[in-house]
Order: sequence, then C-alpha cells, then structure tokens
Amino acid sequence: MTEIVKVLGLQKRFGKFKALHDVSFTVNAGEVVGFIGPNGAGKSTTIRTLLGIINRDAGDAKIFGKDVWKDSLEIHKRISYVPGDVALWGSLTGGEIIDLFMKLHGGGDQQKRDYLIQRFELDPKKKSKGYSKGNRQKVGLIAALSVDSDLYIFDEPTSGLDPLMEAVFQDEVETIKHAGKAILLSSHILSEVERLADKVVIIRQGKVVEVGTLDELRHLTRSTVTLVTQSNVAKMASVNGVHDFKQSGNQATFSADNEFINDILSEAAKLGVKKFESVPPTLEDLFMRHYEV
Ligand SMILES: Nc1ncnc2c1ncn2[C@@H]1O[C@H](COP(=O)(O)OP(=O)(O)OP(=O)(O)O)[C@@H](O)[C@H]1O
Repeated sequence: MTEIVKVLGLQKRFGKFKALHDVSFTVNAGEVVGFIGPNGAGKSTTIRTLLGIINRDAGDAKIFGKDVWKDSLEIHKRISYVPGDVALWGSLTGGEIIDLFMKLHGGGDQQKRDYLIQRFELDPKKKSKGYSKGNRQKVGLIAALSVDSDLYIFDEPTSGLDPLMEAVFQDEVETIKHAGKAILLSSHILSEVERLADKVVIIRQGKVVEVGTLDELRHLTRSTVTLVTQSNVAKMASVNGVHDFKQSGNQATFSADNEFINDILSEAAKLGVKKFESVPPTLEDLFMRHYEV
C-alpha cells in the first residue's frame, strides 16, 4: 500500500488558542478517507496545513513522502484541492476559469473537462459573477477532476449542490479511487462519507478521537435488533449484551453489544425465532456517540 498522506501528532496554535492538539492519520493510494467532526473541530486547519498555507507548531506532515511546508510547491503539482466555498474571478466565464485552473496545474484532459461539464450540467459560457453557490462549486470540482492528480483534497465539496449533483460527485470520486488515487474528503454530509469512505477519521476539539474502517467503527457501537419469538420474548431482557429492551406482545426491540451477539442469538433460538433483524449503526450514530452531551 502506498502511503500518500502521513500526518503524525500535528499541533497548531493561533495565539493562545490551540486549534490542533494531536492529529494523526494516513491516506493511502486508492483509498477515500472521510474526515469528519463538528464545526470548529480543526478539519480546515488540518487541510490548510497539508496544503502548506499555514505552518504547524509541532508534529509531522508529509505528502508523497515530502514535507508539506518545505516542499509545498513540488507537492502542489500532484494534488487537486476543492474548498467548500470556491472563489472565482467574476468577469471570467466558468469555462475560462476551468481552463485557467487546468493550465495552472500544467494541462489536464480536455475530453474529461467537456464530459464533466455535461455531467454536472454547468453552463460554461456564463460569467461566473452570475453563478449560484452550487455552480461555483461545480467549477471547482470540474477543474479539480479534469487534471490528473495523485491526491484529491475535498473540504466540504458538495456544499450548495443539489442531491442529483452530489450523486454525480460521488460517482466521480469512485472513478478516481478505482484509478488508484488517494482522496481526503471532509464533509458534513455523513451519508456521502458513508458511501465513499474506506476509512473514517473523527476529529473533536483538535484531537483525532477515532480512526478506522466503517466496519471497525461499527463494531464499537451497538446494533439495533428487532426480535419476534414463539415463546415469551421477555426472557431476552436479562441476556448479557441486551440493552434498552422494549417489548410489545412477542416482539422485542433492543440494542445489542456486538461481542455478545452469539449469546443473544442462542438465547433467542431457545424461544423459537420468527424474526431476527439486526441493523448496524449508521455513521451518524457513530458520530453522535462522540458528540452527545
Ligand atoms: N486563522 C485563525 N486564527 C484564529 N483562530 C483560528 C484560525 N483558523 C481557525 N481558527 C480556529 O481554530 C478552530 C478550528 O477551526 P477549523 O476551521 O479548522 O474547524 P473546522 O473543523 O474546519 O470547522 P467547520 O466545520 O466549521 O469548517 C476554530 O475554533 C477556529 O475558530
């Protein structure tokens, strides 16, 4: 596995305020890493550090094995970045801006550009000052996806896009992922992260609190079980690993610890199972686990 981004113990202070306490994660080639956390958690500060816009106070941050601060010019030749609020030159058309971005990056694929303009349904002839927020995002996304980068950094890339266009973005991310590119995706749209991310990094108050695949993270949280049995289901309430037990007739719903699922199943079997449905936690459930007060 080729390590594209490696961040270790990143720290950043703005005056007296410490925005990053301890941020560590990696992004490998062919991998989408979802970077999630509430407002002010430090996502953009981490990304701006990776882009060499601000320098860290401590820790290590490398892209392609090079230092993000010292070697930023070299690194930039091989990365695409789309912020959550793409700023454009108002007097240029969307098409001209896409071409300019592509030239600045050293070329790009004209066919891909035209294809993406069509897929994102952008009118490239309109002056960008007339574009809505969503259309400005499309310009940034089309430019970023039309050039051949090894790392794509997206910071809230779909803010302002409608669900259809969000789906187009997600398809395109899957395409570049399968082409072996590395993708760091910061997003508040957890369903988007859930669909795309191989690995999730959860940040809170400048510290990474969880890193892992969705399956690994799911394992930490209880599943929701609906059970219908032939005999009285009430006995299930006292089985190890069963929580929040609710009964209605012979149907029970409860949350179940994953490590006890075997015991739960065998106890349920003794009562004659008519229905057993287990729903794993969504990314939103996992996320809320860290933020519920
Ligand atoms: N230049 C700066 N000067 C002072 N404080 C800053 C600066 N940039 C960021 N911060 C602070 O650092 C913290 C982290 O901000 P950051 O923008 O990284 O959060 P975020 O996770 O991207 O949040 P959001 O989801 O709202 O974009 C915030 O408390 C923010 O106010």
